[in-house]
Amino acid sequence: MFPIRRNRRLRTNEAIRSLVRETYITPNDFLVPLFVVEGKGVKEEIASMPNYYRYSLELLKDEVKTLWSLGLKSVLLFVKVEDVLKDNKGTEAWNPNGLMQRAIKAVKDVCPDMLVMTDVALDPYSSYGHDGIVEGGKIINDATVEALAEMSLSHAEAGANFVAPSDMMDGRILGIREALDQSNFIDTGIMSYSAKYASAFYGPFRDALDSAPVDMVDVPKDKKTYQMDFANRDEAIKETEMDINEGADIVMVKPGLCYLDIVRDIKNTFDVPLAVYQVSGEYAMLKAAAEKGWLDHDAVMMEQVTSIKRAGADIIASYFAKDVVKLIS
Ligand SMILES: NCc1[nH]cc(CCC(=O)O)c1CC(=O)O
Ligand SMILES: [Mg+2]
Repeated sequence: MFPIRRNRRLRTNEAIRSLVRETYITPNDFLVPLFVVEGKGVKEEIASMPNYYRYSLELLKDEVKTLWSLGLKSVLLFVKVEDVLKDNKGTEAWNPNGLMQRAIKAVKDVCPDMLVMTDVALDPYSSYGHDGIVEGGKIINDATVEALAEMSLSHAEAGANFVAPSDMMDGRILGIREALDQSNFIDTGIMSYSAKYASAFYGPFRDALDSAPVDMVDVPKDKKTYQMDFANRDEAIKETEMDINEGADIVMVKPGLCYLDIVRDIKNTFDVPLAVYQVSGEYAMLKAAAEKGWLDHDAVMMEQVTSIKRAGADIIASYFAKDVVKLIS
């Protein structure tokens, strides 16, 4: 007996495959992370992130123009802060003339329609490399939330469209929403890193910003008291639900590839746009394997970003955004 149903008919050639394909990648899917550094004419490659750079403000403007011309319309800004400006409370984070505040204006200056999202967390500003204030060997939640609200307000004042708290303190979405609303920034959105895991895939990012926790007595060695345990799945639902109730406009799962079960859970449970962050270690892994000739860079890259979207991502924050868009255009 031969089979009546032959699924292979739908895979006969590229025309029929593209006709029945369920998931397409377009430039609209992407949020582009950008690293900003002080200085003039600086474009420095990040050692553990080949072909990814830190830009000083003038060159950041050029990069933003390039992104816009490729159809990439949203950026997520991170700044590398000079050591002398770091302290335990991260006070530089709400300096109205700080690097982030100038970077927001620089992007808007050259490309007013570019959607600007900003990272909100203390780690790039913290002398201890933590996302919160350190006291007696602990990360202090509520005082940190106040600092994050101040920081968010400062980003909104500089012209950010969305703030993106990546710190995982409890209650910070509510604290930030109230601070924004009280100052009449009712249209400034919040993209919450709602299910962010304590992951070893963030290493290259911490190189990029020189933001890793420092090795000192009375300073926690890792971020496990605020970022989630990677063994947990149900907890992601709880975290996400709370952030939505506190006012998050967009929620996020981070990292990407190892967490696609979480992505699908969240997608099936909530009706809020879902972002997924394909993080620095995921980028570095593929770059390294491709450099060795062990993996086909472009093929694996497309498989990865398509998998993230197939799993349920509405938005993909990815260092591959530009490479992908060049490849598919
Ligand atoms: N608040 C810090 C922050 N915001 C985004 C990332 C990681 C992004 C990446 O690895 O690409 C991190 C690192 C961390 O939590 O230590
Ligand atoms: Mg939370």
